[in-house]
Amino acid sequence: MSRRHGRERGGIMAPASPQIQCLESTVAAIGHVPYYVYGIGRGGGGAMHGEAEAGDDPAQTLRAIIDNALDAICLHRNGRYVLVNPAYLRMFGYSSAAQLAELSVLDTIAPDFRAEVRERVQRRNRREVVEAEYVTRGIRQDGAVFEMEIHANCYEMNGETFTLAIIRDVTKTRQAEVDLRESEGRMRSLFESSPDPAWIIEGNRFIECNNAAVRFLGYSSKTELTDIHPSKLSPEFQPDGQTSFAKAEKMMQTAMDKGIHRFEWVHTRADSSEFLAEVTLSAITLQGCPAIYCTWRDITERKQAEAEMQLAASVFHTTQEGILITDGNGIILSVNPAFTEITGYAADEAVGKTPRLLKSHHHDKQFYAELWRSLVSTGGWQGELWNRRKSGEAYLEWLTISAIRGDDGRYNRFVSVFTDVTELRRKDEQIRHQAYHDALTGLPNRALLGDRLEHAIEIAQREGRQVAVLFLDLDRFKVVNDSLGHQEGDKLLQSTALRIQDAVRRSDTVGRLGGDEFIVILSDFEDTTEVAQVAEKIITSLSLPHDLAGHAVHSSTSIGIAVFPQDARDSNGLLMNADVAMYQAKAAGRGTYRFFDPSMTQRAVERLEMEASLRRAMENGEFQLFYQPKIHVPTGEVCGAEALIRWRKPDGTLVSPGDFIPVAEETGLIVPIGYWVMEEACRQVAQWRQAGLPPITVSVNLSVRQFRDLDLVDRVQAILNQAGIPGTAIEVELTESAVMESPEKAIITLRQIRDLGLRVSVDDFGTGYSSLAYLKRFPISTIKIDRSFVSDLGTDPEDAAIVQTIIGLARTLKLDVVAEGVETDTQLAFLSEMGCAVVQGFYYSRPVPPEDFAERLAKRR
Ligand SMILES: Nc1nc2c(ncn2[C@@H]2O[C@@H]3COP(=O)(O)O[C@H]4[C@@H](O)[C@H](n5cnc6c(=O)[nH]c(N)nc65)O[C@@H]4COP(=O)(O)O[C@H]3[C@H]2O)c(=O)[nH]1
Repeated sequence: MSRRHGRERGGIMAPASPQIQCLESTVAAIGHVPYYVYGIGRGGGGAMHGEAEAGDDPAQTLRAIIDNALDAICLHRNGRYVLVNPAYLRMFGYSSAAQLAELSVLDTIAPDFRAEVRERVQRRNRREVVEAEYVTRGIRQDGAVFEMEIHANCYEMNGETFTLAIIRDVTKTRQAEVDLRESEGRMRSLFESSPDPAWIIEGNRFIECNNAAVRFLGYSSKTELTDIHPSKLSPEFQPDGQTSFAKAEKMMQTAMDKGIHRFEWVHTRADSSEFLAEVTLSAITLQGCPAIYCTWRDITERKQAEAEMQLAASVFHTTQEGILITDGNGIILSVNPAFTEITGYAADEAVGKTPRLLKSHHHDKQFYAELWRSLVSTGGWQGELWNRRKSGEAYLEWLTISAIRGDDGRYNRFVSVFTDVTELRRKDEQIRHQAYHDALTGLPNRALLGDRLEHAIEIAQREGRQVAVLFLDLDRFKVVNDSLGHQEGDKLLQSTALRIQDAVRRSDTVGRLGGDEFIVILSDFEDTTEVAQVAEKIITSLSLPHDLAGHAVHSSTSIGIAVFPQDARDSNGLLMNADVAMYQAKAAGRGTYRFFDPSMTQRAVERLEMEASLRRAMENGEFQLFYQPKIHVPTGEVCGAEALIRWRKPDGTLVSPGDFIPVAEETGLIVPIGYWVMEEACRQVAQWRQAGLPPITVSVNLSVRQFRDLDLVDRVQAILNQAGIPGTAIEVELTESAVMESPEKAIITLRQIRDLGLRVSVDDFGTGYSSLAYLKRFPISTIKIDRSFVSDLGTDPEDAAIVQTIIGLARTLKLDVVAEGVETDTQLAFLSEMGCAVVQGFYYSRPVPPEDFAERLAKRR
């Protein structure tokens, strides 16, 4: 508080101003007061310093007081100035007392308030009021209005009434009061409307509370709440008198000391339920007295959330599951210790990167695209994923990703929780493997064999193919087992398993039924001879000695074979019949195989023998070519020839191609044989040409297998070059079925062949299923009418019609036509009549050795 304020207050508050009294007595003593201080001159004009009479101490004292008074002082008689002090002149903005000479005190009152003040002055003059204290508005010389407090006293001097007014400018004080009131109002409304409960405590009494407190605690009114004993408001207060409030008092004291104090406190509602609140105590001053402003809020939910957060944090840190959290852009924000444990990446190595850090390349783009699609559309994804550890090792994880949306509705967090299931999966697979595999050899066991066989049968049925079951039984296994012991017996079985596997393709199934019985399932073969070959291969492989306990142990196996669909139509039937066949093999002397169908065994044996003989024939040059002339009927001249292979065995017997070409086809030997034929025919043609024989075209048969050979065109070219003859000297004969096997490919190959100059003839025309559409597109030059149609010409009108149609077709397509197998006059006559100009057949000549053919050709010359 300033000194000035204290004086003012003291002045205002004093019931009777001692200065006034002093002034009164002084004035009374000197008798002519107006002239000794600031006289308003009788003669007027200017401030006059009245002469203080020497040695008059009370007057001097009075003058000093009036001079220095901060309050404006004015003595007037019925409104006319008698005396004013400097503070008065300052207050009303006058520079000298003389300016007031002609004025009334009412001129210093704001116009709106003059009437009221005039009334007051008159009442004083009438002595109705002696002393008055009021607030009114003053007006300065410059017109500025201000609020002033006037303390007026009347005095009687020399029969006249004087008024001494002490005036104070209270504009600021009043404004401060107004401000204070407004501020108090605002504070109160803040207090009342605060959503947080609050109350004011003075001493240890709740003197005020707001509506929120009443509402929160469930009371009906403020008074009900403030009147209640504090022990009802918290279990922390005990209703045992002063001591129970010690804790609260301590809290309040702390707030007083520090200004503010925050702590948690259990509250009790009106219905006796309790809740935890966060209490804030603020030290305030209330009307000069220290008090506490107390607010609190229910923190039960916050506490629960904190507890949950704490729990979540501890789960995050302690769980065995790896956790990875990314932002909406997939940038890793945090990982837990289990993540590091599983992946090998420390948190600071992963944070800031993307989960691609772990990518294993086990999955294609489509997998990840599908994962994201599902994640974005459903907000989650779950499944197995291969990732890679920092060490580079791939691992399988069971992953759950949850997408979390932010306030804007967009995904702003992705939480991935995963477990390493690599080991688990390995064990699963191990268990599954054990369930379906033989523990000793690792081969499929009976159960899996059954499954595989049924599956193979299903496919074979659908595709019209065959399935062969080979039932193997080691010969004399018991002897080995008994003599060398079970351990060595086991080794023999393991070695047998490996050798069987080596003897078959990976796509074939090898299994062990138990004991010394093995099964092989074959489904990729064209002919049962191939099955016999596999059986042979296994028998050969198993006949090689096994190294057991330092001994070279010889073993052999017997194999029984049953084929779907001919031997049985289901897996059990096939296994049973293969078993039966196996006993036949054993009975036949062991170390051999038997088909369930004996004719198959016979055929297989013959085929295998034939194959061996053919190979030998190739090596020994036992093949030779015969030539059958093609005759131009109108002239009877030889116009071409067909080269036909013959096999002259070392014993001189001649084997016809019908007996060995099919085996050569099946075994693939037809390819080298075919090229030999081509070479030989070209060589022969070249020789005849050199010998000056008429140049004819020699046709050569091309087998299906050879037609498929990718080197065909190059090799034909090379052979022509080597023989030094033009392509036009050779014609290739292909069966309908060879070209129709893959028509589009055939068109390309045939075009390449034609581009070499060769003619192309379709053999056996009419026996297959040539598409006319293709026939038109094939670059062929000749159609050969099959012998089967020619043979019945003259007897079967249908064949005649067919032949007629083929000839007509050839004419339409502008192709040459050759009829083969012409044996009789009738056939020739028919063909001639129908317009077939070139024929081939026994009627003219059988296929003959080259020398005989050359002779015939020479005759033409
Ligand atoms: N009954 C009778 N038969 C006649 C008559 N005129 C010709 N033949 C026979 O009919 C067959 C014609 O040959 P193909 O239809 O190409 O039928 C050929 C051909 O498909 C195949 N072949 C022959 N040589 C070769 C060759 O070098 N390569 C290939 N891939 N197959 C060949 O063997 C099949 C049989 O050849 P071949 O035994 O030489 O039998 C020849 C021939 O001797 C006749 O008036 N009456």
